[in-house]
Amino acid sequence: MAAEIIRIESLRYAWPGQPLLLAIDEFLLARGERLFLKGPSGSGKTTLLGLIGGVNRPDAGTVRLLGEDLYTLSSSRRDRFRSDHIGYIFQMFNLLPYLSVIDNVTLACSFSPVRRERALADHQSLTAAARSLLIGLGLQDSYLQRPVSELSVGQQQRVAAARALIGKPELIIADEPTSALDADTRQTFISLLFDECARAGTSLLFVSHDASLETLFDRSLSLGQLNLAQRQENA
Ligand SMILES: Nc1ncnc2c1ncn2[C@@H]1O[C@H](COP(=O)(O)OP(=O)(O)OP(=O)(O)O)[C@@H](O)[C@H]1O
Repeated sequence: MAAEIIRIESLRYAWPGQPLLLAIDEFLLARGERLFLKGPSGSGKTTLLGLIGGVNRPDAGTVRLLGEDLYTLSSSRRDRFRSDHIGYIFQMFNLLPYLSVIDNVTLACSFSPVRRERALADHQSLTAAARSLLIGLGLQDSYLQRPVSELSVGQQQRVAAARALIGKPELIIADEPTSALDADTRQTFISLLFDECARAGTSLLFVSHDASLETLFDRSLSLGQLNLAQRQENA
């Protein structure tokens, strides 16, 4: 098994008809590492996350997740691999508003038998696994059967985190997950997220503009430092 969760080598990527956006010679994310990735708007952070998740195809070079080059897999195996090994937390949560809190969380296991089995190895049911995460993330029992549309923004973000964490994926990718939260809720959310990642041995790739969070992480990286295309542009 690969020593690192993500290994990028000699990556080159441009959107069709546009100049070179990303040129990354090497990037590694270790198991269990919590990395803060920053960069100005339009610098290519979300594009890079798409390359890591096998949504965008590199023009050159390789992106390996757990040692696997996603673009050597068929598109259905690639989708499965992504669901098995990555949990996503988005800026706008992407929850299903009419489903209950618990159902939003357990839904992640419908797309991944691997995560379903892992959740059931530790708990008697998927509902119990979801409940344990939600309580760990600070959501009270009385909210768990309600439709998520009845929750506050901060509460919805905890549901999104529980959905990403259920079944212990090796990697959580979080794209601006705290931008809708106020400063206090943000710090609490991050510290609860860290606790749950540590418990599951999950690595965290956290993209944000919010420099106040940077020092909380094991490592902080600016995409400009990493990206040769941007360095050449700025030279
Ligand atoms: N689907 C797409 N098709 C074509 N160009 C795109 C597409 N998505 C992004 N781009 C372009 O790629 C560049 C980088 O965009 P990207 O969303 O990766 O930046 P970002 O750093 O995540 O920005 P932000 O912080 O504002 O979310 C931008 O110039 C954008 O216009």
